[in-house]
Amino acid sequence: MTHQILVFNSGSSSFKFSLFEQNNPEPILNGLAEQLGQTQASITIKYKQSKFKHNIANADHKTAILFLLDQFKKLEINLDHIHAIGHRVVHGGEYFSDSVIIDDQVIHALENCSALAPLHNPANIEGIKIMQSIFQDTKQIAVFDTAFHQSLPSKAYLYALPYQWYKQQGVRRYGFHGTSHKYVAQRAKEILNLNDNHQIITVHLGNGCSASAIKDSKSIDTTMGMTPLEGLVMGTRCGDIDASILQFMQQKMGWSLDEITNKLNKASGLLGLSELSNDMRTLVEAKEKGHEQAGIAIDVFCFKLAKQIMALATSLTSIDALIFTGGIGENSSFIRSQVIQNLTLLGFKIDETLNKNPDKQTGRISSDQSTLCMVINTNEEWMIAQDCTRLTSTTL
Ligand SMILES: Nc1ncnc2c1ncn2[C@@H]1O[C@H](COP(=O)(O)OP(=O)(O)O)[C@@H](O)[C@H]1O
Ligand SMILES: CC(=O)OP(=O)(O)O
Ligand SMILES: [Mg+2]
Repeated sequence: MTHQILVFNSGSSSFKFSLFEQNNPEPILNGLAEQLGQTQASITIKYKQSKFKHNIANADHKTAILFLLDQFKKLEINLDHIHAIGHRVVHGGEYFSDSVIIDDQVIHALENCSALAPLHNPANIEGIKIMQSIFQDTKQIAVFDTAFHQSLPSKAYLYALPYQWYKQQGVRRYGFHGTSHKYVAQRAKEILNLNDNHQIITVHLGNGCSASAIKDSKSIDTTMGMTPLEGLVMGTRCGDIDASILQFMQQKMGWSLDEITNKLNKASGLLGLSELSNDMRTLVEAKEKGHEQAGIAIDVFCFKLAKQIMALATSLTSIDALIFTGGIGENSSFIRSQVIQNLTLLGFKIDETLNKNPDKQTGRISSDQSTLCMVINTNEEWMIAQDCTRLTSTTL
């Protein structure tokens, strides 16, 4: 019997899915359900060069999953071949430094971490519970965004706050997107044939954005913090700000802390600055047409990113490669160019021809004299599938 792995990334109003044959990084099928709970709810499935989009008006997560499984059957995918289900879980706190087979104790620990990632963990847990109710005898595995960053030294993960906040409440930097940072760093090591002492900076720019300093295959510093709000400017999240702004706006506007936190997470970043969109593609197009605030949002995004890359270099003695990944990092030559222009002090110089068309073998976009800069497509789903194989291999 063939062994297949279903990878599931459940968000608050959407989920992404990929179905893999064990040991084959090309998914059999993948796709996305979005705008769940709304009349525009839809599910898009990519299968064998074809793309199907179905309207599933008002469907919630469970209805959408059942609809998806029904489509699997129509495509003659045998659900009995699904041997494991891997879930992306954003926050594993200090409980998990590796992926884990899910049981009641694990769910309990995840629930304890929900307050630390309120936008992500409750949705991840809901996805797990729905899958458990449908696939009762199938092993489910949690793969954590935070796990890869558990190697951070205390000087990088501690905030300069009363120490008991860390000891008693777990207030510290955890870091996120670890599966992506780990994947692209591993790929760079393979592509460049680096020895174990390599030093890399990885930059993941999707809806959420974060960057990491990696030494000897271990994360040693990263920009996201206790929650995925800290660090870089993102689609709707502010990244680093002065903590006093919260009290100031509370007093000025009479907003509650909940309201302010919501605005920092959902109404800030590129969207807040541009007052146009959280989507980088839209902003780049608008800037080209002379939209001033789109231009300002992009400038702030690129300047702060370059500044944070400089800060991450503090942990390293040299840089083998700087890697761009995620939807923006992989696709926007314009943003890459803006960022690298601010990094001449670290020896970076872009090759604009390569930047538009990265080297096929290596993904290089920097000039010959430059510190190496590459584009590597991330594949968090395949990392999750591989962890499923590793954790369930004794039962094959
Ligand atoms: N060609 C492009 N130019 C600029 N931005 C792009 C381009 N293609 C995708 N993006 C941006 O990538 C972001 C989404 O990244 P992605 O990694 O898919 O997100 P997620 O975090 O949801 O996985 C969006 O801001 C989108 O506009
Ligand atoms: C942790 C995080 O920010 O994830 P995403 O980019 O998927 O929102
Ligand atoms: Mg992503």
